[in-house]
Amino acid sequence: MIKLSNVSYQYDNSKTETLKDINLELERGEVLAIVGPSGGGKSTLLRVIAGLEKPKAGEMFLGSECIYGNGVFVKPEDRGIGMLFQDYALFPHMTVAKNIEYGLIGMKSRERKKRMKEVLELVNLAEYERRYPHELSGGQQQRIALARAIAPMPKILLLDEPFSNLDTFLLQSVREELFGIIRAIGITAIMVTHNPEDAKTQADRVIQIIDGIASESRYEQ
Ligand SMILES: Nc1ncnc2c1ncn2[C@@H]1O[C@H](COP(=O)(O)OP(=O)(O)OP(=O)(O)O)[C@@H](O)[C@H]1O
Repeated sequence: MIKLSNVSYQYDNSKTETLKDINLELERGEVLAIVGPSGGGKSTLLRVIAGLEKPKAGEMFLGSECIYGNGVFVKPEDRGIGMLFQDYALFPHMTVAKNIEYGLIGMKSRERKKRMKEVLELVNLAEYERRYPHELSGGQQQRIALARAIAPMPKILLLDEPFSNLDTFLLQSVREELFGIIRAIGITAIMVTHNPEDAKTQADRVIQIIDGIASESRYEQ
């Protein structure tokens, strides 16, 4: 579903490469967790896959389409990638329905509403479409953000530990819920998580990134 070959990345103001020769391959429906110490390059890798940063070298394929390499660079909005990042919060002035429909601008109004209702069912919040984000719990907001990310039917979903604003108790249940929904819809997903133990139990595969180098995780309890 997604393949990265020898992808390297360097920030303009950095003296060294932040990502070094990353090779990664995921099957359709596979869930990958990325763990590793702070500053290792986890978020940067997601940003590179999303197209928010341009690699220095390498090739990237999404399905059979080349999204980077050999002179090709597909723009983020044309990649068919869903994102659930810490800084991609819900729009506070829009209802749940409007937040979800925001990403479905290309659709006809009736189809858009249908899809909005469909994804709300998926995250078990069907009766919340008229609420505003501040009228929801932290966990419910995350489920709505997930609904918004999957509404346009992306080929792959990227999650950058989108739980930083949740307390520890909520964190565990929301994480489990999100993994549950991802499994139920069978979407291919890559998730950065700070909990290696959780990654091990929920994901099909875990890799770690340390100093920009990716390897299969050897984390043991
Ligand atoms: N915009 C930027 N410009 C320059 N350097 C950056 C930029 N963003 C991140 N970095 C640097 O790149 C390295 C990797 O950062 P990244 O955010 O990818 O790490 P991370 O593994 O996701 O860390 P954390 O677990 O703390 O979120 C760090 O040394 C960081 O300081």
